[in-house]
Amino acid sequence: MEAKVLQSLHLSTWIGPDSTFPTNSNSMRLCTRFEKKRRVNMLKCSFEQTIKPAIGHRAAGLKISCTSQNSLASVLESGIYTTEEDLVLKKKSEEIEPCLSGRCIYLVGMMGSGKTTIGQILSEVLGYSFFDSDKLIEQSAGGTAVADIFKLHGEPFFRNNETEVLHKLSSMHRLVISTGGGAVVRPINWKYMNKGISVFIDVPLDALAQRLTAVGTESRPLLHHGAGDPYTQTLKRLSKLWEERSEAYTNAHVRVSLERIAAKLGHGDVCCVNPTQIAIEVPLSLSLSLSLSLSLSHTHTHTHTHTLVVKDEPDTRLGTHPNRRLPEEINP
Ligand SMILES: Nc1ncnc2c1ncn2[C@@H]1O[C@H](COP(=O)(O)OP(=O)(O)OP(=O)(O)O)[C@@H](O)[C@H]1O
Ligand SMILES: O=C(O)C1=C[C@@H](O)[C@@H](O)[C@H](O)C1
Repeated sequence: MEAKVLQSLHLSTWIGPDSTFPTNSNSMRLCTRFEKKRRVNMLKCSFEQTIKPAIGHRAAGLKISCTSQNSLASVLESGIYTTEEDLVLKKKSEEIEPCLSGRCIYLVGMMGSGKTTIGQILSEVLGYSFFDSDKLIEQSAGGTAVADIFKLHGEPFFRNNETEVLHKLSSMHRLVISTGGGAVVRPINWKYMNKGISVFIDVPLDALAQRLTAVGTESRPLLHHGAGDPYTQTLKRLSKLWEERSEAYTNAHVRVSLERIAAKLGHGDVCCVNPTQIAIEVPLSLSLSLSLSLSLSHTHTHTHTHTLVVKDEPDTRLGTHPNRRLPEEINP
């Protein structure tokens, strides 16, 4: 039941019972407590919600039904399983969606940065389809897992397949694509990804190492290791990869930094930032890029459309800028 409720609330598995949903000044505070009463063998659910008015959005209601073997089902509150953050995400996504003109969104970032998790959330609110390029490579290899592809055929074979998958996706529209962590290193891949809009999910290495150690590194061949403390080994390997790739990630059109989101929300630790809060930052960053673009070009001309244009080739001149200004307008 707990898992079902958490799933309905989009809180997912990293928020356990007796935990408080990470909050910020704009969001609803939600505490869940599941207490097993042995004598009557029932689950007691208690939900506390504190609406902070700063954002000016209405609170979403909650409907929590608790059932157990010997007890009556009880409805504590009624409404829809939606948090205020979901509503903000929906609103921001709806605002930016027309400006995307159907262009795909490519999420890039290190292994474990949450591309798949955030991509699924984003695709849903944008009304886009979601693809994970690693999964597509596995399918094209007859269902062979990434780790086995590396083992059987080597990394170059995997990279060629990755490029082929990105090539195919580049002619499609209305997709959110979670790319492999290493997709950024081949310039040809940028040629394909730049048909759409790329978003770099920037997560500190120690947070990545924590996440990946928690889930295990077996499915990630570049991290898989033998002896030694798993966290230390993972961090070491991630650091090496980061050294090789960090510059390539800055080719992305926009960067979504977990450290920046955590600071904005008043969290000392990036681990408190949940995937919805990160997903919200994607349309926000895109609209910021767009409005920057508009205000800059307003100084040159007065005829504007709101169509985002992205360049076909990676533009390394802006490579180190955290919020690279690529979305541009077309003058009719
Ligand atoms: N904001 C978050 N806070 C805590 N854990 C998270 C967060 N986002 C994702 N995770 C967890 O981190 C792990 C990796 O997430 P995910 O698979 O989405 O990353 P990825 O970037 O697609 O990884 P890869 O490139 O290796 O496939 C998962 O176990 C996921 O549940
Ligand atoms: O960072 C990388 O190079 C990789 C990341 C994964 O998504 C897979 O694409 C593969 O394990 C390689």
